[in-house]
Amino acid sequence: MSISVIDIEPLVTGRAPGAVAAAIGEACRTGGFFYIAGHGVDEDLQDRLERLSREFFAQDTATKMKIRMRHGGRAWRGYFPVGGELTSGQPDRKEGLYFGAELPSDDRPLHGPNLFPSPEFRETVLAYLTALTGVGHALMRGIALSLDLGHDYFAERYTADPLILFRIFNYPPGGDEAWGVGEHTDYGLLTILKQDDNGGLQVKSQDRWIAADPIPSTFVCNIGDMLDRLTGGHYRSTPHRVIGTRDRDRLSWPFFFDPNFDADVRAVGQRVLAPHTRWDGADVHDFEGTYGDYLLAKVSKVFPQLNDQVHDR
Ligand SMILES: O=C(O)CCC(=O)C(=O)O
Ligand SMILES: [Fe+2]
Repeated sequence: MSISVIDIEPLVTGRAPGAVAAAIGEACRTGGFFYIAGHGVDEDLQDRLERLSREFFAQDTATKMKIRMRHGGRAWRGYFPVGGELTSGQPDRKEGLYFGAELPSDDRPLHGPNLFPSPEFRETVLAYLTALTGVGHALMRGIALSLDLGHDYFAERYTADPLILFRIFNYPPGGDEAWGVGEHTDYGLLTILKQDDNGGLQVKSQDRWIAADPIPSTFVCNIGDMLDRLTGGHYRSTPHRVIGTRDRDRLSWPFFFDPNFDADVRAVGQRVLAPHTRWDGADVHDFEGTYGDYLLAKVSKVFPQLNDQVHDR
């Protein structure tokens, strides 16, 4: 499998998006991963984000811990140090910053104000979230068209108020033990990933691992569990992992475009494919509840120490 590069400009502008939608549909049916070009996200904004991120991680741990996730409480925001996050029960060799849509304090878990290291950081992250939210909506229009649905099918039902999560990860050099993130799928609809020039992301296709190396001016886009569920398994959430670097930091900026928190995500009426054995043995179709329920169950596995804060109320 090779991972295609799709120019999504016609989807962003809304002019003649049919051919792009078909290309996205093909990529979703075959691999579940593709690169997007023509997304219109400002390069200067991206450079600023990269510079600020590197400056943040270069600080000593005590300084970074000033905005640690404990201070973000149930909003699930802030800094976590290396080893603070688990994938498939194993600690990842990475540190990171968690953000989401900037909201006033809110009773719902995963909603609320962000913890920003500086005003410039705040302005840059919020501009990036706005830009990427627009890209997410454009991609969902393309995905709707690729399924012979109206372009606003998802916007009307599931993404009027999408749950936006954004992370900045730093994978410090690991010497011989260059481990990054274990095999997993993402939870929501779409992940739009910016990565630095290190490489290390790998996608599983027919039991083989394929490198999704960075291509300048593009993002990597992949399908999450909710799109798998919506399409009855026709667009499958594809397992991926990250191999860490040996001798320098690797930074990545995954942006997660997910359904409304209270959405009851249902298959769009296509035949549901026979369940397949997933990396975690789960079945995304065998679940009752809102997207928020699904996500909170996952989150408590990734950050067991946040369990109390998420569930004790
Ligand atoms: O760091 C990366 O390149 C990907 C991270 C990832 O897969 C995730 O956060 O879900
Ligand atoms: Fe992922």
